[in-house]
Amino acid sequence: MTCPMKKYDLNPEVLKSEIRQALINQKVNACPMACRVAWHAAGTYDAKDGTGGSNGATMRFEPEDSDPANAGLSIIRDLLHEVKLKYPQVSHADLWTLAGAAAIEFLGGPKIPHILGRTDAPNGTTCPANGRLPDASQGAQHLRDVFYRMGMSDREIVALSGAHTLGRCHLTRSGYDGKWTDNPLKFDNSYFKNLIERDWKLRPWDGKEQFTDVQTGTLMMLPTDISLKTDPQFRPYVELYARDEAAFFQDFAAAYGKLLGLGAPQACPHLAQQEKASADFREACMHGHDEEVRQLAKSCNVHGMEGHSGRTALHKAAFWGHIHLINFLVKDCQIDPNVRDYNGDTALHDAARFGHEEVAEMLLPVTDVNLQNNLGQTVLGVAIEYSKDGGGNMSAKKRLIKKLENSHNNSKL
Ligand code: HEM
Repeated sequence: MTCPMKKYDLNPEVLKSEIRQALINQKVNACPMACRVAWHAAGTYDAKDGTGGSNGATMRFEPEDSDPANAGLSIIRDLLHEVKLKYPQVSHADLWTLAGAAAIEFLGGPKIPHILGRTDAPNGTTCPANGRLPDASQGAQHLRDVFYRMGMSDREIVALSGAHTLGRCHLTRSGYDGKWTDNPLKFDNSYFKNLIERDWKLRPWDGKEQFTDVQTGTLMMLPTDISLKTDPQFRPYVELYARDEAAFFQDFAAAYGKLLGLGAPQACPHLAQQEKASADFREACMHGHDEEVRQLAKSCNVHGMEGHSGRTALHKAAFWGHIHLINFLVKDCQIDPNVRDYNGDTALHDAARFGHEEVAEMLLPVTDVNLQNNLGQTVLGVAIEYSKDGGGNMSAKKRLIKKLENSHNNSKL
């Protein structure tokens, strides 16, 4: 593939400095808005049919331009107008996404992977339907519906939400009001610290339902932000990012880079490569290929989930009973055993289903045994269901049921 930079004959650092001028000057610091326009351009993506996404810059057209979720975003598009005039060969789609990526860096955040190569749609015929972006008044299930549609995982949802460390809500745009952090022009992990460390109460006002911090009454959270704290699968990532800013930066850079490339694989060959490496890793785990797994783990995103199933490498190894990989995946790769696939199963659900006793024993101490899959089954429920007549590996399943019953009893103590 020809490198898009070569085609443009352009130094990205020069383009970035022009963008910097447009975003940060005597009149304005528009970096938070730049981050948001890039996210709204890309976040309409639907992984099932490939519609929406950052390619095309379709927000220039109706109906996307007047999607209420995009209220106010024409300002940033206008701010970038001069850069576009100077570099007509750079598409709007590339310019918006590069501005979003660069804005994070300008405000002290990590470098976001970004490659040029998106093209602009000639008209609005490829505009996605309005309503694909998240509705802040809802909760965890809604976030999963929206972000899973894009192919994002729970971990990525939480990492991406950390962008709310920047900027603020405007009454005139979203109807919400206030900022999430004391310094909305600094990219750091304060959003997560505030979410965890402060107490949040409903703001007493006539406006939309939103939360105010009890300690100072000066900061705000949206209902969707609060759901990250209250949802048992999201919360561990909030805690992780609140105590470990480096982990947040690393995960945010990967997730935001992935987001900006949605619907534009030609723009992001390195991201496509990363996805491929992650898929190869999961497949090696499925086949139990020890050496290959360890080799691939050095250079790929080990947390990556399969797009259509939400399954991690740990699910794959546990499903096939590859006992020799479990410790490595949980301890060395730090794959979260509580991640649930799109059926709601944890890796332990899979091990229990097939009576992989030793795998289940390893996963048991690190998995929340109360987690239920989409059928409402805990791991114990699955083990009992699959130990009924006709299933295989009966004696192992029976022993496993005993152990699971004990751990359920212990978890109630
Ligand atoms: C998780 C679901 C999300 C919801 C429900 C949500 C909702 C909102 C709302 C209501 C605003 C206020 C807009 C205004 O009044 O100007 C806002 C602002 C913002 N959002 Fe989100 N957002 C979400 C995710 C994201 C993501 C994934 C990013 C980027 C990675 C992001 C970046 C921002 C930024 C930077 C602002 C501040 C904009 C400014 O200061 O002008 N948000 N968001």
